[in-house]
Amino acid sequence: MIRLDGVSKRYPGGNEALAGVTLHIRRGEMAFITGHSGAGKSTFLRLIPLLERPSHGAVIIGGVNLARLSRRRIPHLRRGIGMIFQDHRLLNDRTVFDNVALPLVIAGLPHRELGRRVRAALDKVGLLRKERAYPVTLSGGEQQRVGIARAVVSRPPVLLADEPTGNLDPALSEEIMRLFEQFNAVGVTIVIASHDHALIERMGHRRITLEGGRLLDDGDRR
Ligand SMILES: Nc1ncnc2c1ncn2[C@@H]1O[C@H](COP(=O)(O)OP(=O)(O)OP(=O)(O)O)[C@@H](O)[C@H]1O
Repeated sequence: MIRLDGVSKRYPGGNEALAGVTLHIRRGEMAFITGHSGAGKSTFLRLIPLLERPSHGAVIIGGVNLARLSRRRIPHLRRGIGMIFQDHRLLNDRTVFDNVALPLVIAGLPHRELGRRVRAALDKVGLLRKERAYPVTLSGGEQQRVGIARAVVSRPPVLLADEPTGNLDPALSEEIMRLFEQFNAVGVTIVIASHDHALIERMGHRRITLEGGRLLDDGDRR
C-alpha cells in the first residue's frame, strides 16, 4: 500500500532528513513511526500525500510511483489520505460541524449527503452532541477528535497522524489511539508518528524507528 524504496530527502540548504529508507506498509496495517526529534518522522509522512518529494528513491502508493503521478492526479491521491496533526488545525470561527464538513464541501458533495456523512463521522468519534459548538469551547481531547472526524469524513483508505497525542495526557492519548484502532479494524491503513514509547509499547503494533533519517529498526515481523 505504502512503499518506500531507497528514499532520501534533503531539504534545500538543510541536512539529510531521510537517508536510504526502504519499507512497505501493507493495506490494512497499523504502524507507528518513532524516533527522536528531527529523526525524519514528519518528513516520512509528508512524502505520502506528495507534500514533499524525495531527493532520491521512489514512493509508491497503491502501486503508483508518485514520481510518475501527473499534477492533475494529485488531488485524487490526497482525497484518499486523511491527515491528523498534533495541533489539529481546526478553524476557530467555524462550528464543529463546519470543520468536519470542509473536505466534503471542497469535494462538492450535495448538501443532503453532506449532513449525513458529517454526523456519521462525529458519531464515530463520540461528538455528535457537539456539532454546533466552536472548537475553543472543547477540551484538547475533543478538539483532536474533531480533527479525526474531519480526516475520516470522506472515508479515505489511509490515515496519517503526526504526533496526534502530543498535547494530551496519558489517558486521553490512549483513548485517541484506541479510536485509531477502531478505524484500523474496518480496514483503514494507519501510520502514526509518535515519540510516546510507553504508549506505543502498550498498543503492540508494528514500530518503525528512525534515527537521523535512517531506518534503525523495522518491527515488520512478516
Ligand atoms: N522544510 C524544511 N526545510 C529544511 N529543513 C527541514 C524542513 N523540514 C524538516 N527539516 C529538517 O529535516 C530533519 C527531519 O525533520 P522532521 O520534521 O522530519 O523530523 P521529526 O522526526 O518529525 O521531528 P519532530 O519530532 O521534532 O517533529 C530535521 O533536521 C529538520 O530540521
